[in-house]
Amino acid sequence: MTGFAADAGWSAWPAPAKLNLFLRITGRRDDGYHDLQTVFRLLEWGDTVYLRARNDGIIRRVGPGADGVTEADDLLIRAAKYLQSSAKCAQGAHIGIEKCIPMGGGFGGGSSDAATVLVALNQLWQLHLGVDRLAELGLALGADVPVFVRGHNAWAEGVGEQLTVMSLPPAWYVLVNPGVHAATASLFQSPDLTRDARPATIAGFLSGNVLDNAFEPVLRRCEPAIEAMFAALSSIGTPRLTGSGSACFVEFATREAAEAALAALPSSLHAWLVRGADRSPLLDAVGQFR
Ligand SMILES: C[C@@](CO)(OP(=O)(O)O)[C@H](O)COP(=O)(O)OP(=O)(O)OC[C@H]1O[C@@H](n2ccc(N)nc2=O)[C@H](O)[C@@H]1O
Ligand SMILES: Nc1ncnc2c1ncn2[C@@H]1O[C@H](COP(=O)(O)OP(=O)(O)O)[C@@H](O)[C@H]1O
Repeated sequence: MTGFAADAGWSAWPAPAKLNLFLRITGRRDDGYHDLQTVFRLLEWGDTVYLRARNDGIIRRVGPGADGVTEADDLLIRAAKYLQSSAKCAQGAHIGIEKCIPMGGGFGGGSSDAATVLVALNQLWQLHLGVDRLAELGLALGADVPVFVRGHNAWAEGVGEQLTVMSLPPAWYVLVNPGVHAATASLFQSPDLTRDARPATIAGFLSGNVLDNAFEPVLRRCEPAIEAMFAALSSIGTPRLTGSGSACFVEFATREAAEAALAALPSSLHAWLVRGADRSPLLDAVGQFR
């Protein structure tokens, strides 16, 4: 448990990554955000958040955080402080992180870390807030936080907070991160972004005809490393971008097919394999803790 031992009072909580199986932007809102449609697929891979409650109200990060993220900016700390003030809670926490999800890849790591802190501290501090309230608090921290709070694969609309639970078939994903940090806020401002896409339907998505991502053409045009990644991955299937990039993935119905495809890729691509989750491992962690 990497320095956060259970006998020293630490508990470990999963913060899974996500993929966006497609992403369309259907409009721009008065508050500067965009209406979008997407399907969130949670993954059996992610960060681990370590928590130890303290009774003096102090909230502090312990150990190294995500690369280059100051304690004040860290979504782990911001989520804990926001929960504490919203619930008028007198307790505090030490917070550690084992970071596996690369930042700026479109895997939602920071959002998932924040969601895990909200859900786990609600339990540790015995606040008894319902999931709707936790998702509402999460939305104030980031558009992607509510889906991680709720913990189910979902069709999403609005800014990503209007969620319809979806049961997705088992799937394995070959992931590739080209190491280009995609800045979500500036990509949403790109003049080349299609913001008036024809809305998709759940039935259309389930028929397999909706695979597009609004950020893909923008990133492929301006980032040669992303264009090269798409070209290399097209030899094993249909590559898709996740979120606002810069990582992409190819989906397979079986582990065997995914392993064969992974083996066929050049090792210079730094590709790896993960399994799609049926639901967030965070839901199981909360259940075990009760
Ligand atoms: C694009 C998506 C798709 O899942 O994921 P990522 O690529 O970040 O993983 C999300 O919509 C990102 O969600 P999240 O990363 O939580 O975004 P936020 O912190 O709320 O917003 C960052 C900035 O992106 C813009 N933004 C975000 C969401 C949205 N629906 N419309 C926007 O215009 C806003 O300019 C905002 O200031
Ligand atoms: N705990 C955290 N983990 C990752 N990123 C964080 C964290 N706290 C704040 N951030 C900030 O959030 C940004 C977006 O990170 P992340 O959610 O991992 O990526 P993405 O938007 O690609 O899904 C990072 O570039 C970083 O500046």
